[in-house]
Amino acid sequence: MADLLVDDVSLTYVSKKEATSALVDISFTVKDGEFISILGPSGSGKTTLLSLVAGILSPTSGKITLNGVPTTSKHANIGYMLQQDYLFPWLSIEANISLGQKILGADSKDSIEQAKSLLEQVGLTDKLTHYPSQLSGGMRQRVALVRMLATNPSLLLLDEPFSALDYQTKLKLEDLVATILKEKQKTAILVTHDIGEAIAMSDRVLLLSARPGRIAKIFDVPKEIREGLPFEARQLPSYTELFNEIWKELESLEANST
Ligand SMILES: Nc1ncnc2c1ncn2[C@@H]1O[C@H](COP(=O)(O)OP(=O)(O)OP(=O)(O)O)[C@@H](O)[C@H]1O
Repeated sequence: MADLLVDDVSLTYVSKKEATSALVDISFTVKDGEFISILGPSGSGKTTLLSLVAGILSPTSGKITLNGVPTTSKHANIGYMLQQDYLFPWLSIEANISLGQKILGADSKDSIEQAKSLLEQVGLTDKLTHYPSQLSGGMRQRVALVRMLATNPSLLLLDEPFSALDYQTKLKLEDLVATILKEKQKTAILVTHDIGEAIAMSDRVLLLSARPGRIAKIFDVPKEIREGLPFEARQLPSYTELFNEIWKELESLEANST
């Protein structure tokens, strides 16, 4: 179960020299099983927002709760996947995954079985004894996905997890992630610069304005896109329509900020 509430949140970074207002008056909810994406011009506060939801940062004002518990609490069960995989190079793939489980106390017999079945699903069972340097970028991100899911988090935060991959690998991994998350009915937030990826993977797309980031608009993704896999979604007329709508909106946000 995962119901996320972001209520009137603002964040100002304060250093000895200056104060930088990064986000202002952000409010939205993510319902259990929903997938939302966050788009916005560079510097609009996308990563800051994800760090706030992860509980790594505390809001300057406002509150963020997951199932009624502040996300800064150690009881909030949140998984993070980043552009870089941050696998430990000196540990085998199997050890990388089980270490994450051990740290979070998710190393019961059931959880270990679940991790094995996930590795099978992402086609990596023959790589268990390999080291990260022996794997391609796409394979490493698949390991990072398994490592995140193996701790059974209720909310998944994805910060540009596909952006360092070549285009074909990225499209394949988008389909794989979408399939697994749908099957497991996971709740997720994706930060991306890719409008197409945001549309193809999400139920809703949240657009931030230029810094300080405010919610400029929230787009509902049409049903026919949500029902299929991301690759197929990119062929639909409603995908192209929404892509153009978001593109224009982003252009006007960027133009207003310069
Ligand atoms: N630790 C920090 N201290 C001061 N300012 C910061 C800090 N981290 C981020 N900022 C500023 O806050 C604003 C939002 O940054 P953030 O990285 O969240 O934006 P973003 O939308 O993720 O950017 P990008 O699309 O370029 O990755 C930017 O102006 C950035 O320079």
